[in-house]
Parts: sequence; C-alpha cells; structure tokens
Amino acid sequence: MATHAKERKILFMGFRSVGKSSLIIQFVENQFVDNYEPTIENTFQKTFKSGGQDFNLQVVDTAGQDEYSIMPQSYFMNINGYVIVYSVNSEKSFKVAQNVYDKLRDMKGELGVPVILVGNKKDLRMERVISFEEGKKMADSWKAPFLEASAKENPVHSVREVFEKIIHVITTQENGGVQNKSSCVLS
Ligand SMILES: Nc1nc2c(ncn2[C@@H]2O[C@H](COP(=O)(O)OP(=O)(O)OP(=O)(O)O)[C@@H](O)[C@H]2O)c(=O)[nH]1
Repeated sequence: MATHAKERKILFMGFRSVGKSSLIIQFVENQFVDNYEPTIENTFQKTFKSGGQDFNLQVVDTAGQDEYSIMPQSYFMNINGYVIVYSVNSEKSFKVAQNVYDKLRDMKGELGVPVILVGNKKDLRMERVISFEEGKKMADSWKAPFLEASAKENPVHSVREVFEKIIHVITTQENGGVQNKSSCVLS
C-alpha cells in the first residue's frame, strides 16, 4: 500500500572537519570528497525508505561549531532530528560533541533531544584517540544511539546506518517514546 512520503528535516552538527559534509554527500550523491572546504550552510534533499515508509529528507549541513559557538534560532525551529558528529582521531571534536549536545539540551529542555552520536573516520585506525567504548558511554549518558562511521571506507553501509538510526529516533519520539515494532528496522 502506497503511503505519502513524510517530510523530515535533519541537522548535522559538530566540530570543524569531522566529516559532516562528507557523510551527507555520500548519502545524497554517493561520492567521497577528498578535499576540504569549510561549510557555511547547505541544505540537501533526498528521498529515503525506512521501515516501509518513504521519507523526503531535508538534510542541513552546518558550519562546524566549537565550544564558543552560539546556536542560531534556525537550529531549533522545524528540525526533527540532530546528528552530532565527531571524528575518532580528534579529542577536541569529542569534547565539542558534548558541548553541542549541552546547548541543544538547554534549548529543548524536558522533551529531550532527538539525537544520535556518530564517531566518524573510523578508517583512520592508526590515528584513533577516542575508543568505541568512550563514544558509546557519551551517547548512553544522552540516552541516544551511537555508531561509528566512515565516509571513506565502506561508506554506503555507514551512511545508511546513520540515516536509519536518526529516522528511528525521530519516529520513536513522534510515537510518544514507545518503540513501534513495525517501524523498528534496527537490530
Ligand atoms: N579518512 C577519512 N577522511 C574523512 C572522512 N570523512 C571526511 N574526511 C575528510 O575530512 C575532511 C573534512 O571533511 P568535511 O566533510 O569537509 O568535514 P565537515 O565536518 O563538513 O567540516 P566543516 O565544513 O568545517 O564543518 C575532508 O578532507 C574529508 O575528505 C572519513 O570517514 N575518513
């Protein structure tokens, strides 16, 4: 049975150069961008099917934040879900991830933040400074899903997982926090 595509807007946040644009461009255009160009702000569109439901996604790629960034109002209006990204080779980006979450939490308050945490660049094995366990622990403290990803190595799997997870969080929150089994496509 055909159902209408649901419009949802997702915001990517995190420190500079962690791979926000790369993950999004992999998702939207299936390609890896090797050169680094700082983002100002960009919005991408992509249709995506998850749990039998079509989604019309608007994905906003923000300029990288740091601990001093002030979040504009537009980060809080009409946003359905947040993807906070750090890179596993950067201690600083891990700290900024917590910082970004704290600011979102302050703004969103009691309702909770529909968020996932992504440790990107897991292909950089020799340069890793943040373990999987540390990432998981931070996400657990937010009661949020966690995954590690790479926009470079096996990216199709990574980006699919990122978007499956954030859509799952959004859907769960829209259903009043109750896990909807029929839309639960994650193992
Ligand atoms: N090895 C590796 N490099 C990556 C990965 N993802 C991104 N990069 C590289 O990291 C650099 C920064 O990537 P961007 O996607 O521009 O990072 P960003 O978070 O959007 O950066 P801002 O626009 O400054 O916020 C680029 O040179 C990418 O090629 C990854 O998974 N693995």
